[in-house]
Amino acid sequence: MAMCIYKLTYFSLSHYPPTSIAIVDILTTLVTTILVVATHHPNINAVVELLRQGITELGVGPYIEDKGTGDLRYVQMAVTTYNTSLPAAERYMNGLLLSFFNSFGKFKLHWFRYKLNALANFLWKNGGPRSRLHLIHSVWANFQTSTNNIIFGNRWRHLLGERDFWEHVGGIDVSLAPCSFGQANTRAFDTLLRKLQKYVPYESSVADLYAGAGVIGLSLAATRKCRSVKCIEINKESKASFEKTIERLSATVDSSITWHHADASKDPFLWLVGSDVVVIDPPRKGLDASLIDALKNISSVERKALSSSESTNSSQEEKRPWVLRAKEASVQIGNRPSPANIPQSVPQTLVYISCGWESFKEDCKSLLSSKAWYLEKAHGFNFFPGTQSIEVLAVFKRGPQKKKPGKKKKKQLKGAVKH
Ligand SMILES: C[S@@+](CC[C@H](N)C(=O)[O-])C[C@H]1O[C@@H](n2cnc3c(N)ncnc32)[C@H](O)[C@@H]1O
Repeated sequence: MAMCIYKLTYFSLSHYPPTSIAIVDILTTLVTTILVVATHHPNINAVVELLRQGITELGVGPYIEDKGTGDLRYVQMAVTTYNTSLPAAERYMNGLLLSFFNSFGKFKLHWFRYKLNALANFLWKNGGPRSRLHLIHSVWANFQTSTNNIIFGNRWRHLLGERDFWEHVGGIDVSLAPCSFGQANTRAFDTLLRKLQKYVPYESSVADLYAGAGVIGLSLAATRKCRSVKCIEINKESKASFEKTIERLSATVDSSITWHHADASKDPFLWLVGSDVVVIDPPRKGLDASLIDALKNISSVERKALSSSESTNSSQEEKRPWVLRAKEASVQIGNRPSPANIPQSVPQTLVYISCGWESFKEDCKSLLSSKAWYLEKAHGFNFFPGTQSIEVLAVFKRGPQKKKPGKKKKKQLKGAVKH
């Protein structure tokens, strides 16, 4: 089926010899593998084919991990189906690609000037807006000069095409930058968001932890009329996408919305207080231990919140660091009071979105063992068809699980029969 992984396709060139013939072989192998995976968006396969031709013609050398030689390490592509000039039914098949190259080793100017530009121009000429097949939206380069196993470095360069890349998901227009996290399967993600929205009461205050560019929080602000939304994310590059997305939010969205460049594991109490609903969407490794502890000890968080709100009422000058930080990074929409000025609540609903089944099971066990939360509902989503991976949306509620009224009735009924 075509509905599947149509975004973020990586292929590593790292284990192959650095000759262009070998690259053809590598790519032939890789392309064959990629093409037979019918789950990819067809335009990814078409651009992979173009890339194979370009790499061969220009003699671009692959990075050899063991030797530390070569140039090109990864190529990543993402498809947007955002094109409102087309009828909705045609948008998917007409998706355009954002492709980016990842070069490795010391930053080599000659390589950048010649081969990287030549490769980008080759793609643009054959797949850009003036080509017979318009496949490519933009081309970017990333420079990873460290020898660790982190795929992307901090340096990005926009080479060709439009800078802004938009998708429509969860009821809002979302700006996606190559340097910020983006979900791999936007269609499946949209389904998950629609489900998630139903668990968030209208007018809630929401904390979106591990927020990336804040897509989840902003989607909730728009669809659930949230009083406030705080997005907490460790990657500062995501802020630019968040701000662009905010600009396109409907004027009817009347929430206090903030994005914070912060580590959710450092003093998580700061982010839990003042929220009715917490959404957590951690990387594959799952939740940080300090956040799990804070969630397990949510009652003490509640006591702390009460005492700090009492002490704040009596003092004139605001000193609490989380309030000061919230003010600093705040993007206010509408006339709602900021989170600092509303009564301090602690979350009653915890929504856990997981892409790592094993870590989710551990975290879930840990949360339930504390009796601070019970699992109300869980849904599975197939974000990566053909793989073992499953995306989970789990909804936890505060306190020990209440007995279902139906069961009680049965007991009474049994008793009544006995006597
Ligand atoms: C699975 S992604 C989810 C992103 C976002 N919720 C979305 O759907 O677009 C996990 C995000 O957590 C961020 N992250 C990882 N560790 C973090 C931490 N300790 N504190 C805050 N954010 C973190 C990553 O940079 C990444 O953007």
